[in-house]
Amino acid sequence: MANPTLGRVRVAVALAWAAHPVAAAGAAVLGVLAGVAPVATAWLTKLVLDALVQGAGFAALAPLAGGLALAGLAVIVLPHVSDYVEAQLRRSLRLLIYDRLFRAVNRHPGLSRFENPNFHDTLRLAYDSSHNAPDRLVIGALAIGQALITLAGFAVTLFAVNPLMVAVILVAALPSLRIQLMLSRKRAEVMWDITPAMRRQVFFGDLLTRPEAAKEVRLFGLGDYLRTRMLDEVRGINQAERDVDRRTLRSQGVMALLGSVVAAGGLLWAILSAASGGISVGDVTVFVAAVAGVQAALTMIVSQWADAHNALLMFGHYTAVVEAAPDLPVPDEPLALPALRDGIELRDVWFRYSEEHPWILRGVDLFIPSDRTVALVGMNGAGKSTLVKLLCRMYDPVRGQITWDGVDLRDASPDDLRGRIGAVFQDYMDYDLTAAENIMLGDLTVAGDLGRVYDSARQAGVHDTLTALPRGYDTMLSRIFGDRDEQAGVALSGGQWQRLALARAFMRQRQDLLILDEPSSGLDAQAEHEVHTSLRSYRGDRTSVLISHRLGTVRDADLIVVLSDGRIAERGTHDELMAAGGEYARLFTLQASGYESGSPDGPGDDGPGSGDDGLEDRLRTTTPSTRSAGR
Ligand SMILES: Nc1ncnc2c1ncn2[C@@H]1O[C@H](COP(=O)(O)OP(=O)(O)OP(=O)(O)O)[C@@H](O)[C@H]1O
Repeated sequence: MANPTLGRVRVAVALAWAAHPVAAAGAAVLGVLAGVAPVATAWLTKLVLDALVQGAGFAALAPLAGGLALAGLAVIVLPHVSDYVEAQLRRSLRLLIYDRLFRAVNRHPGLSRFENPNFHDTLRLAYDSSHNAPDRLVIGALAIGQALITLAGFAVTLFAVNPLMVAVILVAALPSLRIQLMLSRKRAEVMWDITPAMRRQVFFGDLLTRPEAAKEVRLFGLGDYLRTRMLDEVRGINQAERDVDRRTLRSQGVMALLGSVVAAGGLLWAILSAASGGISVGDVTVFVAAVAGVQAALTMIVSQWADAHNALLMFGHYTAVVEAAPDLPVPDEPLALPALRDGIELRDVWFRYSEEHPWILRGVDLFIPSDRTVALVGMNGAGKSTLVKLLCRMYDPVRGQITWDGVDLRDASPDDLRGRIGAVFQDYMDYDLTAAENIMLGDLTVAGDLGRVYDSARQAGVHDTLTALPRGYDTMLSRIFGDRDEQAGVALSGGQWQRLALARAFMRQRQDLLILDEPSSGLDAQAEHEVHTSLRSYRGDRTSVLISHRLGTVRDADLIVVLSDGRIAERGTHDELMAAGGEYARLFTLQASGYESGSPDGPGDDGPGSGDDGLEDRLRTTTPSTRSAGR
């Protein structure tokens, strides 16, 4: 079996090479030079001193002094050049890694990964570690290479003076390596453990600053509560980090003590040997430099090794994201999805979000004929939005199948399928972009076609609103971003945002299936009427699936399907369902009576006269004009 550590090293080195070959090669060469320079300095110092003691002349000393000056220059200049080249490499790596990471994220055609906390933890660590893990690894490897060269040079020097000392220093360094590796593993584990807390900390911090949340935070007085929750998370994170830091301090203290004892012993031996004439004064200087050099090189190797080891463990999260299989199986040779001619069929479809969750759809059989409108109605949580998510193949049914003119959606490419669908979801997005961009996103293949953008906005009844904005369609629709040279962006109302979402869906003019999940829930009565008239003409003879709790807006659908408890409880046209006198008829009558009677009791489930009589009395006596105006 392939070694995962080696595999990650290969991936990281290949990434560095792909990101910036010149900077990667330059960093390697500079690393070698920086490794050689201190050894050369020490040797040249010894040679100069010995030559001086032996009374050598200018001709012998000049090249040595020149070499020493050059080596000294290299020791001073090389780190700065290395810093520059490594920063260059790091920037190129960051760009490449983000590109690969987010390409990998985009490769998941479904939603399940994005609803999985483990995926978010991995993604967060992949994101954080990809900032620095590969360059920590590559630069760590270079630093180790450089230190190994220094080590080898000094070890040879030291060996010439005192072979035993080499053995003592090397053996003393072994426990340090082991402890550092153990600490790096511990640090990686702690990072994984505290990631959920870090995400929650960001979440609470966001709530305290996001304009969408600011209203409720102020109204309910949540500021201190959220701040305390955020600080609790930070305290937990600090505690975990402090524990590792303490362990590190204890272990490194012991190791540093051991190193000092070894160095002091060596120094004592060198002084005594020189005093008794066993070694020269030059030998003493080179010995002292070599002991310090070997110890520094070993410390560098051990700490860089541990850091690279930790970077490798963290980099595992990046490789996990980049190498993850798509969350839904995508066929190698997908079947073509032709323009819808016959219809979409759900055959005995069962679905639950995971094995721990309850069944949401329990054996749904439904045919959505082409060129017809099917309305889905039912109580909150009945499974209507889930069903449309399956139609878009955001998930696969756990049992049963969904076919498009006989082709199982699993055998088609999700991109093909979505290219044939236009949708407005209940939880549509508000993008902090310009008004034009908010609409263009509906069909990027015609992104430059402003005429299409204006037409879509007209159909959604939002064109006049957008042209009246300070910069028309170029106005930034955001409360947190603005143009550099102007004030903050403009905020739209909820209903205006909803019309914008509709305009986005209208950008796709040739789609075969139109899905509208509560498309007018945020609109005023007049706007709702206009939008539904516009939708009716837009739907024309398109295949549409319409979800709405306002049953008046679905009564002209070709087929109305009532979902209840994950099953289809009733189906038929409005007239058929009303005649059947079932759940649909009950809900429709309830809503209609609420509008007709003008009575506050009308829409309530418990019928007339129910509820808090005292409250009713108070409302009647204190706000009569508001209530009648509200009808
Ligand atoms: N991502 C999810 N993970 C787990 N459960 C979910 C998820 N999304 C929805 N559910 C659950 O599935 C059930 C059906 O939800 P769904 O949104 O499909 O209902 P709905 O009929 O559209 O309701 P509403 O009328 O309120 O919009 C609910 O009980 C909900 O809690």
